[in-house]
Amino acid sequence: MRLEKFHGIIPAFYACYDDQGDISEARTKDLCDYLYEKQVQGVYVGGSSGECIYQSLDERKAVLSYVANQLKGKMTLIAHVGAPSTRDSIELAKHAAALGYDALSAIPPIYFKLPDRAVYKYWSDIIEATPLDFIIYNIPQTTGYTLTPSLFEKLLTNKKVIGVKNSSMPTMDIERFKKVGGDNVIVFNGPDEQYVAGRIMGADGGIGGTYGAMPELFLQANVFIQQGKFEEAKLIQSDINDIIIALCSLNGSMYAVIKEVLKRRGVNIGSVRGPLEGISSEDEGQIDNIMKMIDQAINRFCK
Ligand SMILES: CC(=O)N[C@@H]([C@@H](O)[C@H](O)[C@H](O)CO)[C@@H](O)CC(=O)C(=O)O
Repeated sequence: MRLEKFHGIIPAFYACYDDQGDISEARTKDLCDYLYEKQVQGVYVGGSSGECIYQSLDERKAVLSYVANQLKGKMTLIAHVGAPSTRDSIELAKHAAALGYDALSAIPPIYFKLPDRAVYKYWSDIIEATPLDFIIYNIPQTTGYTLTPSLFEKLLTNKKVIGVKNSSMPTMDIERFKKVGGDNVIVFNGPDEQYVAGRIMGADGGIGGTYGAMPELFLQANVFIQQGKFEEAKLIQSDINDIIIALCSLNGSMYAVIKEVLKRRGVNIGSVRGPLEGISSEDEGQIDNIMKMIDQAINRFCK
């Protein structure tokens, strides 16, 4: 029951900038309202999709505050607090706890390659800093660090550790983490391209960077899985994958393209921060096609 609020579709929240590239409170609220209206289960704030790696500590704290002010009590709120130093991560964790977030999460330490014991200590120090539940974030393709089932098992001896957001590509990793954790632990599917496969291999829910561009499709995929309609789930995943491939195939970074899609869906949250690349003039026409793909898939599966 305690973990029920983490099941379902949890979009990774995007960085919302004004036209000068500064964090925008008004646009952050607009994105909150859009996701609330779509009836997603919760939001994962300040992770990869939140461009946390390109923001100052004060900016990250502001984003956590703006989202909590708008959505606290309306959906599940998870704060990603991973930062280059333990000290900054703890500061973010305490800030999120004071705002009433439901859980914390953090990537492993980045830049220096540290041994397992240092990674374990980093996560443990954050966990000890607040009373909040904690979700490990495993994303080897960006951090260079791979969580092993044995370290996960060790972390789970701390009752505040409630699960793992697994963004590694093998769905077998989901099966392994679920096997170690069992029913009292929540495993999130990370790669949106295999949301359906991840759920079938044992993921309880999903946190994803493309959910915000097409929440209707992921919500419907979740319904198909709950209903045991695996053929339909496979078909909707295939349409989702066509869209993700298109989102990643333009000059602009995937997040810049998603933000343009959102603008056309009525939510302007600005562009991305360098070194991520914004969209080019050539991208504009392609984005019309992506909009068509999203609309067609919604019409096909969600009506
Ligand atoms: C490597 C990576 O960025 N993975 C994404 C995916 O959602 C990814 O954007 C999607 O599968 C498209 O490739 C998420 O797992 C990350 C995420 O949820 C976040 O922290 O924003």
